[in-house]
Amino acid sequence: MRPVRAVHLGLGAFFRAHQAWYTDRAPDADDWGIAAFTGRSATLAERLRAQDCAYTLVTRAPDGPTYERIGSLAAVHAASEQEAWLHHLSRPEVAVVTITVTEAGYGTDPAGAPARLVAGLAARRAAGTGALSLVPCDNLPHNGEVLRAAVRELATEPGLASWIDDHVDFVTTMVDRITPATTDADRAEVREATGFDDLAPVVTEPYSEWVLSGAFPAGRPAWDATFVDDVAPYEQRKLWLLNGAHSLLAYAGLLRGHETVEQAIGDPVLHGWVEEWWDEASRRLPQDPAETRAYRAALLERFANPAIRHLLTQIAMDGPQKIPARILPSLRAERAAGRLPTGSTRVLAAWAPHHTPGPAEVAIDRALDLVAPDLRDDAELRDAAVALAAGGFEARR
Ligand SMILES: NC(=O)c1ccc[n+]([C@@H]2O[C@H](COP(=O)([O-])OP(=O)(O)OC[C@H]3O[C@@H](n4cnc5c(N)ncnc54)[C@H](O)[C@@H]3O)[C@@H](O)[C@H]2O)c1
Ligand SMILES: O=P(O)(O)OC[C@@H](O)[C@@H](O)[C@H](O)[C@H](O)CO
Repeated sequence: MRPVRAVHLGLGAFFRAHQAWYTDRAPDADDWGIAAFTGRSATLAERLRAQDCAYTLVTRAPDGPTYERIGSLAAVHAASEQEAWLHHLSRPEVAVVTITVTEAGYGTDPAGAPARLVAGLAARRAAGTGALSLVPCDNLPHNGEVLRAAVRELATEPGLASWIDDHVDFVTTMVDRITPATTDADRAEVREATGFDDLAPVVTEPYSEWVLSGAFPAGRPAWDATFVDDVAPYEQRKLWLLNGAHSLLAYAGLLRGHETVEQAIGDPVLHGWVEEWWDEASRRLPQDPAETRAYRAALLERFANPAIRHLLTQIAMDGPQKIPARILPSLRAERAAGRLPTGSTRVLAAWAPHHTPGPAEVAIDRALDLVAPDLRDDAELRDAAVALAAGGFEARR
């Protein structure tokens, strides 16, 4: 087993397709084992432990899959294994903690990631151990700063907040690799193709991107990623164009009777709405327009990958956490410029009845109260959203 020098919180599908894969293919991979903790349920830890932490990554290109055995996990633990958590975070060899706990996992409740990190950091300080980098890898804008604020708020033990200021490096990241939840059919395919009866394979697409901004005072694996001073331009492009379109396809696609991203983007009406949303969001992107056009074309190919079965119901979860990052910056900017933006209003109108079934007026008012109370008195916007919600998503024939 490789020595544990990294810890992960939120052992799920995406971590295994992304950060664990980057670590496994780094030139110094043999020096960097990961101790991974689940966020809640123990199932994945039990399954991986039964197979010495190794698992299969299936990369599905439109012309066929490849199978890789990933060996970067050195230990796996359930969320409940608090002693192991405190032990790993206290060790001087441990230099980085990556985190994937969904957008909803950054709250300051006792079960959230920040509370667990604070407990670990207090143990690290008590052990006299030094610097550490925390690397949030969830689809949240300014994820490093969001994590820093939550951790500092919870660090009430005397002296801990200033120790954190001196020793903890909060890294901001943009992460990208479409990774649906693993199914029984995926497990059967891996067994058939590799002869390994893998209890925990994971399926992903060929495309992968990781952009990070951090100091890494205690070191890090030699990840083949992009290191920059400012992640914001990458983050905006990805959250607005990829994730924003995903949300539109999820909510409007479900209303139109589709099940997967591939089916939804194949619906010409939905494709048109995605382009309309992209035209609107692209106006505020800092990239060169030709670069944005190429990014959009690549996204269309990724969404249409027939080998990736990405369920719209999975993307539709946690709307109140996702809509503000993906859609509202564009909606607010357009309203401030005096325009009524159909692209972003349509996403709001598609999400509202998903969250609050019933009359369109009630759904839209509730949606605005929840994610954009500042726009609640914008009658023109409200009326437009109500009209779209009431009549704009007729079912497929
Ligand atoms: N799957 C993708 O395509 C993808 C791509 C880019 C980024 N991401 C990011 O990764 C996140 C996880 O995706 P996944 O595919 O691994 O999902 P997953 O369901 O396989 O794993 C989620 C992990 O987060 C934990 N978790 C969930 N809610 C939590 C909470 N409130 N507190 C603590 N832990 C919690 C779960 O226990 C689990 O370990 C996404 O929400 C997103 O922010 C995913
Ligand atoms: O993972 P979530 O739940 O934040 O969002 C669902 C998808 O939009 C997302 O997972 C994308 O597939 C991913 O962000 C691609 O990199």
